[in-house]
Amino acid sequence: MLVRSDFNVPLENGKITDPGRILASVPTLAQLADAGAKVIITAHLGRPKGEPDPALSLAPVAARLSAELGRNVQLAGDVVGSDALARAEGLTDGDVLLLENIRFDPRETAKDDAERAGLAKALVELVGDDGAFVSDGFGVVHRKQASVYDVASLLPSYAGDLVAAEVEVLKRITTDVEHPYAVVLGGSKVSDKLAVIEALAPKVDTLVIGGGMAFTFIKAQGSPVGDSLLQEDMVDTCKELLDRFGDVIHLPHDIVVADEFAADAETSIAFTRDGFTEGMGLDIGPGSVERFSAVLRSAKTVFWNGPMGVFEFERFSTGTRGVAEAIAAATQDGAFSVVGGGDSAAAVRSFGLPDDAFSHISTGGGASLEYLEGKELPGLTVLEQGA
Ligand SMILES: Nc1ncnc2c1ncn2[C@@H]1O[C@H](COP(=O)(O)OP(=O)(O)O)[C@@H](O)[C@H]1O
Ligand SMILES: O=C(OP(=O)(O)O)[C@H](O)COP(=O)(O)O
Repeated sequence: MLVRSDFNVPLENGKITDPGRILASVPTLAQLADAGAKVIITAHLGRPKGEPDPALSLAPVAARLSAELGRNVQLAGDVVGSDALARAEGLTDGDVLLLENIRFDPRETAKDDAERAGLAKALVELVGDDGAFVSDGFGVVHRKQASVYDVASLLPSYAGDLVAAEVEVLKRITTDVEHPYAVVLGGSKVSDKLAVIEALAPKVDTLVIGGGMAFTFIKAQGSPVGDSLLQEDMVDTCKELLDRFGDVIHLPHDIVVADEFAADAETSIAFTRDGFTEGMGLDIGPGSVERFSAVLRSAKTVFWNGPMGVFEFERFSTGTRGVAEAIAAATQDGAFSVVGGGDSAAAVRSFGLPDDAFSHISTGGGASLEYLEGKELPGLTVLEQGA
């Protein structure tokens, strides 16, 4: 049995800081292993752009997974090389083998169909022609990649419990949504998230924008943003979005500006209307936390993706914490709330908020956004076709 999981977890010096995605993957994996399947797992660590970091081995994940499953999870030293092959051949019923970081193989993310198909074929050889594919890495179902998409056309393919549960929740917030409906977007993957604004703005009552992505909007309003995260080629798109949806879009009106990207940076508060020419914005300001919290507390449906600042540094975590607490308060008052994304989930857990403070914590940020956008998710479509 070939299983695609998403173990793209935050790591600090090789230590897992938030095992959320590992824990979410355990039920499907345990079920398969307990049923006596030989389980071969593919997964990645690291972002899609840039060279994969050779240090990003799945070793810490294999260790944590062994502990959670209560059975030895072997880690192959390669993806589909001689070690993976030898280990796959040696599997007996109920054994679990994790292949090394699938993104070490450049064919995983290749644009060229034939290249991806080559890797998919090699994966199928590991499980055998009579194997099956269980897609359970919800966080990657929006990626048209060899281990997510191409393998599904070569084997009988099924959605795992995690993927099925995530889709169920997303269905609920795309049909018969209770208003006021607030969407909160932040984080750093600016280009991933601009399209969703276009799709969601007409459907929501409030669209709160913070985090790194806010600066492209602030620049579009004409204010300088110093060395903040900025996607220059999207400034015109942001201008257009503000013209069309300015009535629902809420941008931070103040910003915490740091003199460097560091935990102990010197900080000051800048008003968005004035902007700033030096330093970088690493969190939303205190006034914005208050305004955003007020609007979120009265929402009946909330979808949140992406932290409001560099929450990994305590000094820049106030905005994200404030938004998390406001959404938790709304949930307590009966709102249906969904928090999406590896980093956003890690953030709420780092604040000590229990998982049940929200209606659902999704393991996929980009994937859930694209679902809400109404986009076709290749990793889901291929299951519907191939199952
Ligand atoms: N103002 C900012 N400048 C730079 N990075 C930021 C800023 N605000 C948030 N971030 C970073 O964004 C990252 C998360 O972004 P993203 O991956 O888009 O979110 P998610 O994983 O929740 O979908 C975090 O590592 C956080 O430090
Ligand atoms: O971390 C992930 O997505 P997310 O940050 O959108 O939740 C997934 O593992 C997908 O990773 P990718 O964006 O490197 O393809």
